[in-house]
Amino acid sequence: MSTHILETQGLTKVFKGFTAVKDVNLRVKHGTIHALIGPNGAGKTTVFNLLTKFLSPSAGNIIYDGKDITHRKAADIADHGIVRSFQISAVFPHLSVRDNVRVALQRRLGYSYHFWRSDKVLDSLDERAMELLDAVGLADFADDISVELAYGRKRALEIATTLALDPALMLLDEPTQGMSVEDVGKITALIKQVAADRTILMVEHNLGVVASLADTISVLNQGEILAEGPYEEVSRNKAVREAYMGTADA
Ligand SMILES: Nc1ncnc2c1ncn2[C@@H]1O[C@H](COP(=O)(O)OP(=O)(O)OP(=O)(O)O)[C@@H](O)[C@H]1O
Repeated sequence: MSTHILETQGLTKVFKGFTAVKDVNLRVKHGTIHALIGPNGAGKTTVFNLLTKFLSPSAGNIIYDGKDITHRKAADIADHGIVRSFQISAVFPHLSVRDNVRVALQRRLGYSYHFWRSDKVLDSLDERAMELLDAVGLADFADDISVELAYGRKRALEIATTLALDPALMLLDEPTQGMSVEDVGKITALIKQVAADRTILMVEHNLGVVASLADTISVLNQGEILAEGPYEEVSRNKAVREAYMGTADA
């Protein structure tokens, strides 16, 4: 097994002459929490879209677990253990909390298109669904309709449906965005907990969250990696402070 679960080599994306991601060499170590930060428009979402195949790179390679996956299709990527939360695992708003997790579990088992088929099959997944809901603090809300959950709980449910796919590499897209201070604390603790046996790559604007969670931080600015390392190191970096125009002082 290589030290890095994910590596990009010279990853580049050009949109009609505009280079949004330029020669990015990202190295994400197995079993770590790695954060991708940077000012608005730095290229973070584009990097995520390249990693999950929503976009094709203009140049460069993506290596996952030692294999070149640059030309794999989006659906393939999830089967190989890379799951992006809040997208592939989107929650069905009118299903109950428990049913959402059951559908995700079935997807993992490969018969997602037959989920209406038999109550017995559904029941067999119940135990695992409840374990996952318990893990994200939603056991008491299992029978609630998902759309009616409070915002922080919806995001916890999204994490549960992502975990149901048992990803080796979990990509989290701004997991605390729009949350109350209390929910930010809860989601931070939850991410720490689920990171125990997997690797997490996250885009996150909240530097407090990044500081408390990330083992390694890559700072993107104008499509390029400006600095990389642990929070203490990166937050002292002059170029990083300048790129954030003071917000890195926070
Ligand atoms: N499909 C596209 N066509 C043209 N330009 C694009 C496209 N997608 C992104 N861009 C440009 O690429 C740059 C990087 O955008 P991206 O969304 O990756 O940044 P970001 O770091 O995720 O920003 P934010 O923090 O605001 O979400 C921006 O200047 C954006 O306008």
